[in-house]
Amino acid sequence: MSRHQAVRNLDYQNELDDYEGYSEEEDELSPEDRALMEQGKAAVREALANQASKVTTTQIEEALWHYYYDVDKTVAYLISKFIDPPKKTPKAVLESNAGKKQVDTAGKKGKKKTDSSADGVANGVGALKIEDAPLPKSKNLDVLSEFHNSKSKKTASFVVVGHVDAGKSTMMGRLLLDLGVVEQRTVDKLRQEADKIGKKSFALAWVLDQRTEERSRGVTIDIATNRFETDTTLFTILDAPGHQDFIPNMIAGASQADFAILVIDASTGAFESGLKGQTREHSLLIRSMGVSRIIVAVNKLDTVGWSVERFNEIKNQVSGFLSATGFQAKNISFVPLSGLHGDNLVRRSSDSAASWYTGATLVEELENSEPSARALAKPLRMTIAEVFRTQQSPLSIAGRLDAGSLQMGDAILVQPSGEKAYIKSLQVDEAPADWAVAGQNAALHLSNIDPIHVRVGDIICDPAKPINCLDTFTLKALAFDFLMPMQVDVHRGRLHVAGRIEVITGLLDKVTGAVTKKKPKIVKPASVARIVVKLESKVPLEAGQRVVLRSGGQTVAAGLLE
Ligand SMILES: Nc1nc2c(ncn2[C@@H]2O[C@H](COP(=O)(O)OP(=O)(O)OP(=O)(O)O)[C@@H](O)[C@H]2O)c(=O)[nH]1
Repeated sequence: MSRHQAVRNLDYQNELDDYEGYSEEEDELSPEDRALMEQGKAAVREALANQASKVTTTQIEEALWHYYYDVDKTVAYLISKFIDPPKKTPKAVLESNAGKKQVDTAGKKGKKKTDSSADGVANGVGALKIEDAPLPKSKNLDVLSEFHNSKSKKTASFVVVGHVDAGKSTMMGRLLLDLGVVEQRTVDKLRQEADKIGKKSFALAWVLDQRTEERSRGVTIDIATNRFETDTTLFTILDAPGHQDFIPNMIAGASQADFAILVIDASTGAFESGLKGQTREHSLLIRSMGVSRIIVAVNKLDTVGWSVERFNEIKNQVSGFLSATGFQAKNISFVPLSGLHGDNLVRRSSDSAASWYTGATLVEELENSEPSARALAKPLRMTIAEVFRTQQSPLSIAGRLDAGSLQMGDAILVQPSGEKAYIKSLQVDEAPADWAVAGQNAALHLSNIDPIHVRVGDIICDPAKPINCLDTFTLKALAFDFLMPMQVDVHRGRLHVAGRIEVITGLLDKVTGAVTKKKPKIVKPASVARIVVKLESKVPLEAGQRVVLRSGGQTVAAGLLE
């Protein structure tokens, strides 16, 4: 396993322990950074002339690190802090180290600053606390105004779901090919490779897989997704494997999606077995995760001679169960297509047998879909989807901002560890940026934090308005199966934690939410109940979040935290 892959998989502590690439030696600067540091130190000492003895080497190094070796900024900072400090000492500059944990400000992967604190105390100056440390490159932007004034395209994420082999990957591969994101020769090469192992028909599906592979080897900051843009919108495709074993991945994908494409295999017998399989569960799950807009791609119509009767039969049945699942008719669209041949995907089908369809193509339906409202003015919440290292930082994270905004230089809080960090730099949709807002996918390059405190599924928030960590919560849950006091796995996006339904406080009326029965012993499938769940550990959770409860590999309920 490459180092990069290993860091990307830092889901669990034991994996971190296994990660042999992470060692104290790595706290050392790279040779290039070391050279910059030495040059910077000499220049700073020269600039401070005979005042330099008032500042410790560690303080100079820390400041140089924070200002990216910018000597002028470093000198200005050192003068204001140590040589010509303000009369009133800011509360956080001096910190007695008597028994207190020192906060590392060197940005070198959280190396314990025993040397620097000793240094600081000897000089009567305590180590810098994060609140007071210089903000690297902070521009103090009014992010919401910047966002409203920006001419950037609308962004939207969608999850692709459906039964195994319904043709999800082939469809997305074809989409990327027809939109020019992937070149024809790449597909031709994949087709040759696929042919060698007798899987020629999977060439287009491999487009997605190959791209994911590439990402996991490189340093790209993606969240295991693919992107494409149309004239109006920048789209992110969230992959969702059809197989039952991967439902937790699907929950994670759906939790970041504005809308969903449900792929149905129209070929004889396949639609019917799909209905018995994952089609229903996926639809119920995505609706429970808050996705309200769904585009049904009735795929493989080439295999049934573009039969309009078959399309209508599927449309009627699927509309029925989607309505029963809670999707409003106005939010459901159907597109007859062939992912393999690219009919009605980006371009209209040229097959005369398909001429009965004059509606929108899949891409047109996507463009007509309005992304969910962004919680721009709410406190910052970003769920970490990936943890990795890049050239910019030994610790980078990626994910979608669920709420609020952030900018370069901000201090952030990671929950549940409660550790703070700085945003050294960031990228939005793979391009360097100064800020990011709710709904965007961002990669943040962090300093001042040890990777040990950061895991996939954790939440990034504003230290002034943190999300709390809970081990007990009340859920208004829709039961998919029988519920009673029992062990469950609680899934929220990429986070999952073991827990137990402790108490069922009442059955609720589905429409009004009024209690119809107090303390029932059991909840029947399709009923709504208020339940109290106790977790094995504290995790960041708050009212309004959606969670899914699973037991024995099956989804048993989903609901909203109260
Ligand atoms: N005839 C025909 N075959 C298709 C079409 N779309 C996909 N297929 C075939 O269906 C098979 C499965 O396609 P995939 O794209 O791998 O299906 P999937 O839904 O991504 O599968 P999982 O990821 O395993 O759930 C492949 O052999 C494809 O070539 C289509 O529109 N027409």
